[in-house]
Amino acid sequence: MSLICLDGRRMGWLNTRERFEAPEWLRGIMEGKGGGGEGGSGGGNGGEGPREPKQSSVGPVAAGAATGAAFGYESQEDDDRDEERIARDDQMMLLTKKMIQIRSLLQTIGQSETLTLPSIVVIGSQSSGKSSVLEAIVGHEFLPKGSNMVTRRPIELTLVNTPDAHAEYGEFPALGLGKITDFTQIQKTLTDLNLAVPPSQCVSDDPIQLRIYSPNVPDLSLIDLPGYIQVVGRDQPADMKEKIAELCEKYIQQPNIILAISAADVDLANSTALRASRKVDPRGERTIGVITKMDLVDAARGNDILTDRKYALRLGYVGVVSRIPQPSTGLFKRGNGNITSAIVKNEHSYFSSHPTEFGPEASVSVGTTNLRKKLMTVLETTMASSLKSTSEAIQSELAEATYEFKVQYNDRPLSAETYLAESLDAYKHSFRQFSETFGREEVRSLLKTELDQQVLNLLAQRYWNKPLQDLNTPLPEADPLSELPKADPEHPLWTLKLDASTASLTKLGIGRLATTVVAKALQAQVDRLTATSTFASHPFARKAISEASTSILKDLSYDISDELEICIKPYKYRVEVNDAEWSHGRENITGVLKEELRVCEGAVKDVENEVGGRKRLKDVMGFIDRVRGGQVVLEGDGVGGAGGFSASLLRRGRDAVFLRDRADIIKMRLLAVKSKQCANRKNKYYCPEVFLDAVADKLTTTADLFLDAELLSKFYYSFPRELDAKLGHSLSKDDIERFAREDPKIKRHLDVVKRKDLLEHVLKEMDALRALEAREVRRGGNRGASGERKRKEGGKWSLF
Ligand SMILES: Nc1nc2c(ncn2[C@@H]2O[C@H](COP(=O)(O)OP(=O)(O)OP(=O)(O)O)[C@@H](O)[C@H]2O)c(=O)[nH]1
Repeated sequence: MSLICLDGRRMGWLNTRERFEAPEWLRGIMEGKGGGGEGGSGGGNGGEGPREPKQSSVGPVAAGAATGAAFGYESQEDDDRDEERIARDDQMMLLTKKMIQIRSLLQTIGQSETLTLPSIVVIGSQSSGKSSVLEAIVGHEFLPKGSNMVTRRPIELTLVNTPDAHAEYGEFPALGLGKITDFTQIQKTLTDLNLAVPPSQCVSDDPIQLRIYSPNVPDLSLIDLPGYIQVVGRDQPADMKEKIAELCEKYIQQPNIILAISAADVDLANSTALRASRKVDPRGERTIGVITKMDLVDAARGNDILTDRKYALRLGYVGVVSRIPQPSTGLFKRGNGNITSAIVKNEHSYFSSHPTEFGPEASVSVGTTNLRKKLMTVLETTMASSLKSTSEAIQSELAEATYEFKVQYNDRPLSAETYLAESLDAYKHSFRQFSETFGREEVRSLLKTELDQQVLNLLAQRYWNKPLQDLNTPLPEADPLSELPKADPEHPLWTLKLDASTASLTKLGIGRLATTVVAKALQAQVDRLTATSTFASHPFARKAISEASTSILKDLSYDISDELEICIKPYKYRVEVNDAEWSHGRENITGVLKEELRVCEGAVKDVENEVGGRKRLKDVMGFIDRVRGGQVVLEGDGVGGAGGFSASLLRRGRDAVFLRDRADIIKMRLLAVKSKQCANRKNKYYCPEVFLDAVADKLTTTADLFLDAELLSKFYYSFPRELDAKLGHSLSKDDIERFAREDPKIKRHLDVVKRKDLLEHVLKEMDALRALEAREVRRGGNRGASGERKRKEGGKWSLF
């Protein structure tokens, strides 16, 4: 049956739905895609198809064709319905479906006592057959089994009829496990979730939400609760009985419907479920009595129970035989297959063999199929009558959320997607700004500073070397420094010295060194940008950005360092320096030496402060000088202290002497570099500082050109694209949501927006439903037949 109304127009709810464009995430929930997996078609298509659960392939129809209709486990009875009746039934089923969807939506908003639509709550003693009844309704074994009190948490079960789908599957919306088609897996997950409640706590009121999508289930919302126990085991907490009773009592309050399960072989007077329901529903208006194990008592007794007047229930009793038959005949296999038809067939064979007690004349309701139908009808009407109060509760919640949105967030809309997109744009923008300020010049300056240090090291090793390892008098060898100003270019010592120093510089591994220096600078800049961006409070994004830059730089560096090494290869054999280069080198090294001098003098000052003042340092340095000059002879090696100075003071004194000597050398070399002699490149042996600087400059020029073209350009091109890939299209909706919620401020903002949207949406849905319901009631009022049916079914229900 389609949704086309009798007068040919589309039904109101669909109209409303088409007019209101819900956000995508919301549509996901409405379409039954709640917990990360995709929902079945029946969850959201508005029921544009037959709404009754399909019969399983091995149905009871053939077996029960003759007498089945009388017992209600035969589903073909509706074939007799006239068109108008079918249309109206479909409409009511659609209402229930939508109400159940709204119920699920309200669940996502959060547990609130007023903010919910009624559900069917299943209570019963342990072993009364609760699980068997629920599984018969669902058509699958999926509930936890075992003797160790395996139901410890409420299970909020939403059944979604998916008429056009074939697949049957479950989803745990809160766990995001996606669709689970294997019902033994659902059973295992439920068992694990229940057993996670420690035995000492025995029960928890934190519900497990489970949705089951199938063409064979009716649209229902059921809550399974731990079974009442009579006696507390020795290893169980003493207050367990009370705790279970309290939990059940909490759930069986208005407006929920109570499904009180009692076994036929236990006297109804002793039924804990009926006793508990009486407490909260003394007039028996919202309790359905289910009598299980009808096959365990004789038929006459069974009939007596079902017509019981002592515990009269307006919604009546239904007798069932919901035990799953043993798979001896090969008719069906236990496990993952659908068990409905086997159960119904088994029931049929039992009830039909006692026509006097359970036949049409007996006026009793029996069979799982009848139970299902009763549940649907009752839920439908109960939900419909709750629409008004729930919609008022939603209105007041919405008013609160709207106020918070206005006051706290100035009505600024936000979604995880826009937040990510804006953050990414801002980040890429600041990266582009950086790339415009970091080019060849900056690379050059970085490299030159690095090579200046290498030159200073080389000079210290090969020309200025005056080691100060111990306190011994230095050997009377010629001081190379004092010889340097008169270095003879013909003497192999000086040629070798300069050639070796130049070779050390050119064979330093410039390719790798320069690439590493620039890559590190780029990485540091990326890290700085991240630290000052909105991504700073998002560990996931920080990691993704850092990984993006590291991997690009690593990939690029590998080849670039080799290629650069090849570029500078000619300098490894011969370096020619022209006049301009020489004078530029002279100028540059002067600056480098001055800076080095400043650093040396600063370091001496630091030592001075460390040892407790200038005078103290001067004393110890004077002592070291006298020892080195041979004026004072040490006993021993001075390791444990000497001359009244502690070992550590002597150590710091030696550092200061070294720094002072180095500063002296630098001053001396500064004078040399400035001298006329060093103005001419022919005197390169006298002025290795200038020559090595010029070599370093040549290497830098080659490297900066190459790195600018190869490393910078390629990095500037690839990095933003890699960011798009890592933080853009490759992320799923869930990833984006998780990302945005890493920042507590954004999470709060998103929560308010989402809550508000959801409440607005639910309210619209509710209004549409209420309008539809009102129209149905008006129609119903005009139809004597349906009015009659309404009265028969309890009078109180407004929809029939
Ligand atoms: N003969 C018969 N046995 C049934 C029927 N329904 C359930 N049983 C059996 O009764 C036992 C208990 O059934 P369950 O469905 O597990 O009962 P429960 O109330 O869920 O039990 P707990 O999970 O322990 O609370 C099982 O061995 C079922 O096979 C029935 O209609 N007839």
